[in-house]
Amino acid sequence: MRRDDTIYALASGAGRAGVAVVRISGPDTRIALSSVTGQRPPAPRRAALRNIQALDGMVIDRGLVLWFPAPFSFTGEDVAELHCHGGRAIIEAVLAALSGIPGVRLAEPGEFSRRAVLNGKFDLTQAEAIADLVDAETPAQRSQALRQYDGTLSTLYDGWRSELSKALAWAEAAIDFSDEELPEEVVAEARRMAESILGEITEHLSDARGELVRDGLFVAIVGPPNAGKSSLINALAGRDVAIVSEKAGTTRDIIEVRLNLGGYAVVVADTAGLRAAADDIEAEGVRRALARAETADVVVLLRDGTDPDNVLDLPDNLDSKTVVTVWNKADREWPKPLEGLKLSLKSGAGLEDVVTALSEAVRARLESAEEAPVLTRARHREALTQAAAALERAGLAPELELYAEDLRLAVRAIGRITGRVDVEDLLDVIFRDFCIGK
Ligand SMILES: Nc1nc2c(ncn2[C@@H]2O[C@H](COP(=O)(O)OP(=O)(O)OP(=O)(O)O)[C@@H](O)[C@H]2O)c(=O)[nH]1
Ligand SMILES: [K+]
Ligand SMILES: [Mg+2]
Repeated sequence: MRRDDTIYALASGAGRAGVAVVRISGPDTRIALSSVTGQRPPAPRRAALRNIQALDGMVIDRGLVLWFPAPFSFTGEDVAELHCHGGRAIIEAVLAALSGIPGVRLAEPGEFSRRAVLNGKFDLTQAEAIADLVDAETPAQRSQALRQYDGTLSTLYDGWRSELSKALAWAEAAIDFSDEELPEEVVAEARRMAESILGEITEHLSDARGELVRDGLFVAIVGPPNAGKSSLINALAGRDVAIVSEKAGTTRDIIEVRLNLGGYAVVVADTAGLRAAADDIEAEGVRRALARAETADVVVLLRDGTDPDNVLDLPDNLDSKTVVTVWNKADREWPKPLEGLKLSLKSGAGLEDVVTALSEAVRARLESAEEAPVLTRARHREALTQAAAALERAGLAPELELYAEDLRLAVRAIGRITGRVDVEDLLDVIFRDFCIGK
């Protein structure tokens, strides 16, 4: 991948649309723009209506053209945008025209954002936020990604990094100069600072809400056989994802559906009914059901109101998570009055209340994720875990040289998150998940 090439790509979605945006970036953008319009570029950052033409002069379309001379552009390079009509033949002809210009080639996935990072337009956490913004399926994901794009994580991580760099500088000064020249308090202050940042990082690491918002929270539906668990997942999904039958023990495998629940992304799982299994396959299903209940963030305990004494063998750790108990089959006669949410999946009565209760449970799990900057990705978690380990070692290191070395490792680990170090190595990993045109 050469950095001095001029690149182009369709920046809008593939397929028929009212408008398609083709983005061009790099040193030959001005030439490319003139070639496909037959005119000089318009005034910077002003839309101008132009013919868009093939290299032989044949008019392809008429559309808006924008010219962003470096450095005031998305990538920091010369950039142009062609807004043409979003027809397949038009897009193909425009892309073909651009590919015919020497030094101009189709962009690799994520290459525009990659150049923006290399040109200091934003850091890696912000580049990741662009990918998250494009992928956001729920309002919570969108607003979390937008906060990250605004630099909340950059500020937090860069802050820690610069404080630790300061502590490191003091420790190094104390090593270089003999004790008479540098007061004892300087080292003590450096140690205090590192310790307090270790505390902040540990707290940040213990909060998984950001990752839950981004990746989705796990909801498990568990209960006795025939309680209506598969009927419930079908009702929540609005389609037949699981087999429903009057035969107890129908569901064996875990069946998952991704849903937007009250604005949050969740993965709902239907599971096998909990009972002493009739055969090996059902026993495996029950084992999987219990394992899922154990790892889920929210558990829906679906029970049969016509058979309320059907006792469940539930995992022990359920009291540590949010459990929503729902009594199903309210359309039939129940042997005794029951406390809790009542539902009839046959008539649909009570379903809305169940959805509300579930949304509330999910929101409660993620509450206040809005305010504090939260950890959003495994990549950040890994680097911060390394930083925390290094700081812990530093705290125990009696010798100043060892102490400084661990601080240096912590600084580097945090720097990798925003891209202050080892940038080139990291870029491949991060931008390979991007699509072309971003
Ligand atoms: N009367 C009545 N029947 C229901 C209701 N909900 C589900 N059923 C019936 O109960 C039976 C079992 O429903 P399923 O959804 O398969 O139950 P399940 O909990 O997934 O069962 P297993 O997978 O075998 O554990 C089916 O015959 C459903 O039609 C309800 O609200 N009222
Ligand atoms: K069943
Ligand atoms: Mg089932």
